[in-house]
Amino acid sequence: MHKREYKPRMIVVSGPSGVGKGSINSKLRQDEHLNLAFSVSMTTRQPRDGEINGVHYFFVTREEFEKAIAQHELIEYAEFVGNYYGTPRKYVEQQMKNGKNVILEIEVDGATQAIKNEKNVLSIFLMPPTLQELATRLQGRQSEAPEVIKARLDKAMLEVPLKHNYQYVVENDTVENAVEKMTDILEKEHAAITQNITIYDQLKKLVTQIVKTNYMFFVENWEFNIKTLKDKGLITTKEYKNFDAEEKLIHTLTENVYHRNLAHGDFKDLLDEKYLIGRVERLMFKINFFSIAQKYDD
Ligand SMILES: Nc1nc2c(ncn2[C@@H]2O[C@H](COP(=O)(O)OP(=O)(O)O)[C@@H](O)[C@H]2O)c(=O)[nH]1
Ligand SMILES: Nc1ncnc2c1ncn2[C@@H]1O[C@H](COP(=O)(O)OP(=O)(O)O)[C@@H](O)[C@H]1O
Repeated sequence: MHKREYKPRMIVVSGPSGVGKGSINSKLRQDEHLNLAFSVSMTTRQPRDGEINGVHYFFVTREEFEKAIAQHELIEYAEFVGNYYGTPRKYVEQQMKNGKNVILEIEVDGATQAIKNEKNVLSIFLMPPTLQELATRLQGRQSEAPEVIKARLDKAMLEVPLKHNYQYVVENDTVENAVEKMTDILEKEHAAITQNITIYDQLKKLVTQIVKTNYMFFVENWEFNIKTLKDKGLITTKEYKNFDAEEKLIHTLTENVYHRNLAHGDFKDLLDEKYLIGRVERLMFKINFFSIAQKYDD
């Protein structure tokens, strides 16, 4: 497995107010494997309930914001529905120097500046499944006055057509799906993802692929046999209460391959797909798939 070189990326994430940027970012934050830092923006908007100064935003006055502009302290900034928003440069550069990927959750005007002026930018635009859903979410959040919601939805009509300025467009149908798609993008783009996923996790991923590609017939057959034996009361042990043949097979194969190689210490070919398929092929003969006849004979 050749080692891909990873470099820290400035990741610009935009999307209309209410699409789910904050929800997705808090999920992304939990995956330390993605090696993410989150830029804390400066804004003149008032804090919402639960928003903490220095955590969600640096909440400043217009004068303070204009001073930051004059002193070139911001990577980008823009006016959004009556308030200033901007990205302080220092923190972002510090984090990237520390090898982190930094997420900038910013609106499209600022994003355009960042994409144009900064190097190594990865840009993602989040889309709602429908405009109706966007309105529902924005209203559902109950964070803005009705007239602000209207202004933000108007702004969304201007922003959505600009999604093509971004390298990737991700639909936020569910937060889980969106996070999965964004994680794939970060991996594909060689973002500085820490290799702290263990050999075991990487092995399990490969074994899962092999099982799903080559052995689902056996999984279904095994599942069917277990169910038949349970229905006939031939196996009652609690071990088969919620038996999942696919999971069991993946776990058994991963464990076997891992511990056998651990014994021999030859990890190098453990993640070599050809080698692994051969190992799994031989192991499959040893796994007891419970033929029904065999259980009747017991
Ligand atoms: N240009 C720019 N936009 C920002 C920055 N921080 C937040 N924004 C954007 O400003 C818009 C309004 O943000 P906010 O008031 O938190 O509303 P929300 O989008 O509904 O969460 C959103 O599109 C944010 O992505 C920033 O530092 N620069
Ligand atoms: N995939 C989703 N499905 C349904 N509701 C969502 C989804 N993602 C976010 N929401 C909800 O929509 C509202 C806006 O989400 P939020 O993360 O604040 O958006 P943004 O940060 O883009 O303004 C919140 O109430 C959030 O719980």
